[in-house]
Order: sequence, then structure tokens, then C-alpha cells
Amino acid sequence: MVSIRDRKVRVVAKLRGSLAKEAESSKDGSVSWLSVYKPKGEDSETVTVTLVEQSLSRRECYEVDFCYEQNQGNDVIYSREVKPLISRVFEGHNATVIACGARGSGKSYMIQGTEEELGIAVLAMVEVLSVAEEKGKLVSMSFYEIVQDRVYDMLDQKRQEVSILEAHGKIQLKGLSQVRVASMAEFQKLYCGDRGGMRKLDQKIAAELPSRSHKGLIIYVSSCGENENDVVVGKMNFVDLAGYEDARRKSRDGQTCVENIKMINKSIYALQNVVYSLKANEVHVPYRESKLTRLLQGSLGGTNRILLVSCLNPSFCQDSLYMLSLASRCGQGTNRAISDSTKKISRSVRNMASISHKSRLHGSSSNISKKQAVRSMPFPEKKAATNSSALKTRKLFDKTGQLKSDKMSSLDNDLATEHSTQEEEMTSNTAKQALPLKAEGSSPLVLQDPKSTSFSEALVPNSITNETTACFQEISHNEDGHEEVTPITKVLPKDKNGENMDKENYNSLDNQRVSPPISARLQELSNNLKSLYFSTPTTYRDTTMTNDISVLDEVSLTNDTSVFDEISTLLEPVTPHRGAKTNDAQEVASFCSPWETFNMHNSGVKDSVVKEYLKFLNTAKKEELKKLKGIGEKRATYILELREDSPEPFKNLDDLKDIGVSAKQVKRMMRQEVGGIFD
Ligand SMILES: Nc1ncnc2c1ncn2[C@@H]1O[C@H](COP(=O)(O)OP(=O)(O)OP(=O)(O)O)[C@@H](O)[C@H]1O
Repeated sequence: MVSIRDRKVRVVAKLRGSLAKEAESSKDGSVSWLSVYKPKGEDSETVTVTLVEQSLSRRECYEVDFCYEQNQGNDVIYSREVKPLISRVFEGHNATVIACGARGSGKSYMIQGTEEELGIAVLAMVEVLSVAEEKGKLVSMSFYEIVQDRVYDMLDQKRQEVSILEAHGKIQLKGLSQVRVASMAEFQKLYCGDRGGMRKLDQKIAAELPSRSHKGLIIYVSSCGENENDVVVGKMNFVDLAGYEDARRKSRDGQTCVENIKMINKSIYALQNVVYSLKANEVHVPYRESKLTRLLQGSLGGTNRILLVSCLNPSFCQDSLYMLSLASRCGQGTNRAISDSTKKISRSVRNMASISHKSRLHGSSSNISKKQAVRSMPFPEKKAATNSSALKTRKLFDKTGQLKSDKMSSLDNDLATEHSTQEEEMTSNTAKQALPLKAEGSSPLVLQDPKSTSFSEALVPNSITNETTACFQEISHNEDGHEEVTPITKVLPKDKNGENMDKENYNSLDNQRVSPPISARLQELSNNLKSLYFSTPTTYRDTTMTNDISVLDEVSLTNDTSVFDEISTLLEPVTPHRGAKTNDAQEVASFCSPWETFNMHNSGVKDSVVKEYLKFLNTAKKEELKKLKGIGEKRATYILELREDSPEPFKNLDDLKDIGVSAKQVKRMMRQEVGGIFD
């Protein structure tokens, strides 16, 4: 089993210390809206953060690898979480520490710190410099800012924009300064301020650009290579994400800069999605969805490590909670957010889809004894080039997810899956959250895929009905970039062994959209064949099934094939198959597809009708001929005269011209006659 320290993605939470005014408003300055459950104290491998805001009539729980409380300073987070990563950097692996959270949740305080309390990046640099000296390595740094998805070099006087290039599979940051650092004083000067003449420039740029941005520090450990060029051994990234804010709420509040908020949120989701994908070992990791993920690409996958710290405000903050839910969800590559509502409300299917999908876990403490696992994930927002609905389907359940869901579905099903109105609002407000569906009594779904509009689906075994439900979700993005999900649920038919017959057809919605499932098409063909077969007079049926179909060739040799085509169309709107020349229908069937075989049979039936009609003209008595529509006394007499000259004057429909019947009349006659036969 992989030790938690060896996990490639680790997700922890950090409760920010209270500010003076916050301490005043609460009795003891402690956090009252969240409680943290650590089953094994400081050695817990998983802790549960529970929302305990009574007034909200709801309780939500989220699992993370650990939660640092208010009284635990940056030094504690550093020594437990960051320091172990540093030794790996010297061994050639990269590490990335990401601070996410709502505005004012203490991200910068944790990463950068203050004069009073050093941030984890600063503490890391102390260690890196020390080890580098020991090992004879070189240390350098880059410092960048991302504003409106553009990267700027913070160590450059002019704040040059950085281009992200990819060459030979490696990301190159063109225009990003990499400055050698030999001491903490140098580092502090570059990273923590007092950048001399730059201050004025900073103010000018700050006035021009939206104030909120992501900030990133890269610490490089290098060895001196040939020609004294530095060869990077490993690097450590510290990313201080801009605070998350609900763009819709801001726009309701009439605030400006909503576009900037959306852009920031978009890149937060993109990063969360990358972390999720890496954790879930997905083949495709959506690095290309933001500049930030592109920039970090070389430090995230493979043997590299990610530490995601979800910072939490001490006073109730919906945005903080949402960020925690996303962090929790991407922490295991499956969703681990747990929710427990105390208020039962009914809701529409659509609302069911828009809230977190829940199933029950066994709780280990009294106030969280009823937990419901939410297994959904955030998805990157990826606007299509046009607003057209570029629909895309992805299979959502990997093997692990399926197994897990099976297991979960065996847990109690009677737990209500209701949510408070506020929760609903929260989740509906949650941009970029992939929203799971719940089939009653089934385990939850994991969704995917990120497009302006997309479809997601999952197969959900239902422990009660023993059926498998195919759940599709139409995910579209509203103008705020929030996903809206429309659920479509289908119960898949089962064969006698209890296997879902059409499962494979539901695995890709493309099957649904491009063409019907194969089984449906075969069924349709089969029905057509049956109805054609049984509505055909026995003589024709026998002829078709047992005799040769050489008449096809005969007919195709006629001059006016359009006549035949039209007659055929009257019988059945299927193109006659004329390629095969065989007398053995079974043989044909053996090397033709069912569709081709059906076509041949179908054409054969039609040809037989024509053949029988001509045979009738060649053999019937005068009175019988006159029973045919379009043949009166004169024509019947003429037909008999022709038969005296030739034993078989009518070999094909064209020969009907000999009795003064035009092509048009032939068509009409056949319509009348054939119609009569099939009536
Ligand atoms: N552990 C702490 N103890 C005391 N005060 C703190 C702590 N963490 C943060 N603060 C204070 O909280 C305020 C917000 O912190 P900070 O600026 O780090 O938040 P942020 O999440 O980076 O905000 P933004 O999203 O706006 O960038 C600051 O005044 C900071 O000094």
C-alpha cells in the first residue's frame, strides 16, 4: 500500500487564524462553522471537515488528508508537508505546492508569510539553500504573476510577458527570468518585496490591471553542467492562487470585474482538473486549459508531487466551502466530499443532478455518523470555438470507480439524499463542478468532460432492482461559466443471464447520436424483413427464399431501369442490390452482412412480384388477363396474339411496350397490381 507521504497528490486544509475583529465577533476567536474530526489525532491519514452552521439547516462533510487548525502555524505545515518534498527535489523530482481558497482565506500568509511568521515557501528556501550548499548544488528562482490568463515576469523591471512554448515535449517559459540565489537575503529581496525601483512600476501596473492574480514562485536546484551551464536537477513550485469568488453572486451584487473573476475561476478549475486527472491516473490530463496548468505541466505528472492546501476562513464563507469541496474531490481522483443534510426536501430530477450525488459511508463519530460520499469532480471549462454545441461523450466509470460504486451501493439505501435549499443553491452556484446523477438505490456517478456543452454518462449498477442504469448528463455552461446538467437516465435491458444487453451501446453516447445502437438497427431490420416476408404471398415468399434471384440480372439489363427502380420503390424504399450473382441465398447470407442479405431478400421479393406478373401475362387466359387493371378486351386479345408468335413474349417490363403500354402506364399498372397483392 502506498504510504500517504508517497502519494503523488496530497490534499490538506488549513484554517486561517482569526483576525482581531473576527476574534471579537466570536466568543473565543475559534472557528464555529466547521468542525474537524481526526480519527487518529495528528497521525490521522484522513480527516473530516464538517460544516456545522446550525442556521443553514444542513451539514456537509469533506474528507481531506489532513486539516491544520488555527493554532498550527506555517512552520507546522512546512515541516509536515513541504520539507519531505525538498529531499525529493534534490533527487530529481519536482514538487508543486498550491494554495487555494476563497478571498482572504490566508493563502498568501501561508505561502509567502510575513515578517512575524515566515511562509512555507520562505522556509523551504532556507532548507533548499542549506542542502544545496551541502551537496554543491546551485539554487535559482523565478517569480511570476498570472493576470487574465497572461503570465508576467515579476523579476523583470518591465514585467515582461512570458510565453509558454513546448519544444520536444518540454515546456519552455520564454521571457521568464531565472535568477541565481545564494542567500536568504537575496531571496527575500526578490520574493518578499523591497524590489527597489520596481515599486513605482508595480503601482502603475496595479492601477492598470485587475488587482487579483495568481502568483507563482519556482525554486530551481541545479548542478553545474558543461560550459558552466546550469542543469536543473529538480524544481519546486509554490502557487498562491487568486481567491475564489462566486462570479454570479458578484454580478448580482452589481460588482464590476466579473469577467476577471470568471477568468480566475476558470484557471482555478483547470488546475483542479489537472490535479484530479493526475490523481485518477487519467490518460488525458487537461494541461492545455489554462496558462497556469501549461506553465506547471513539467512539474505535475510522473514522479512529481503535488500538495494542494485548501485555505479556510474562520468565519462562514460559502466560497471557502466550495473550494474545500473541490479540493476534497480531486484528492483521491474520486470524490470524497461527504454531505449529510438534516432537511428533507423533494426536488426535480434536474435538481437532483445539480446537487452532489450522495451515498452513505459509515461514520466514526457521533455528529458525522451519517455521511454521504459525494463522488463528482470538477471539470475544466473549455469554451468551444463557437457557441455551437460541440457534443462530446466520455465514458465515466473506470474500473476502480465501478467497483467502488458497487461497494457503495450495497450500503444502506434508505438514507435520504436530500439537501437544503442553501446547499442546492451552493452547488448550483458551483462553477465547473461536474455534477453527478443518482439513480435511486444506486451508487453515484463520476462524470467527465469539459466542453462548452458536453455529455457525460455512467453505468450505475442498482443493487435493488439488479438493473444497470445508464445515466447521461447533458452538461452545458451557462454564461457565468457554471455548468448546468440535464440528466437522462435509461434502464438497460438484460439478457437471460442478467447481463445488460445494450451496455456496450450506451458506453458511448456517440452511438446514440450518430446512429442508433446496433441492436436497435438489427431489430429494425429484422422487423422490416419479417413484415415484408409475412405480407408477401406464399408463392412469392417461396420463390424468394428458395429459388434463384437471377431475375435481378434480367431486370438490370432492361433499357429503362428507372422504371424498375420506381416500381421497386413503390414496393419498398430500399435500393435493390444488384451486385451479387448467386443462386444460393444461404451462401449469400454466409458471406454478406445481415444488411446485404436482407437487401437481397427484399429485392428478391420485389423481383418475384414482377416475375409473377410477367408470367401471368405469358400464361393467363383472356378472361383472367382482363381482371388485371389496365387490360381490357383489346389488350387481352393482343396479348394472346403475341403469345401465338412467341411462347414467352413478356420477358421483362419493357416488353409491355409491345402491347401499347407506356412506361408511365407500366408504373401505374404495377402500382395498382402490386398494391392489390400486398393489400
Ligand atoms: N494564520 C493567520 N493568522 C493571523 N492572521 C492571518 C493568518 N492568515 C492570514 N491572516 C490574515 O488574514 C488576512 C488575509 O490573508 P491573506 O492575504 O493571506 O489571504 P489570501 O487568501 O491570500 O487573500 P486573497 O485571496 O485576497 O489573496 C491578512 O490580513 C492576513 O494577515
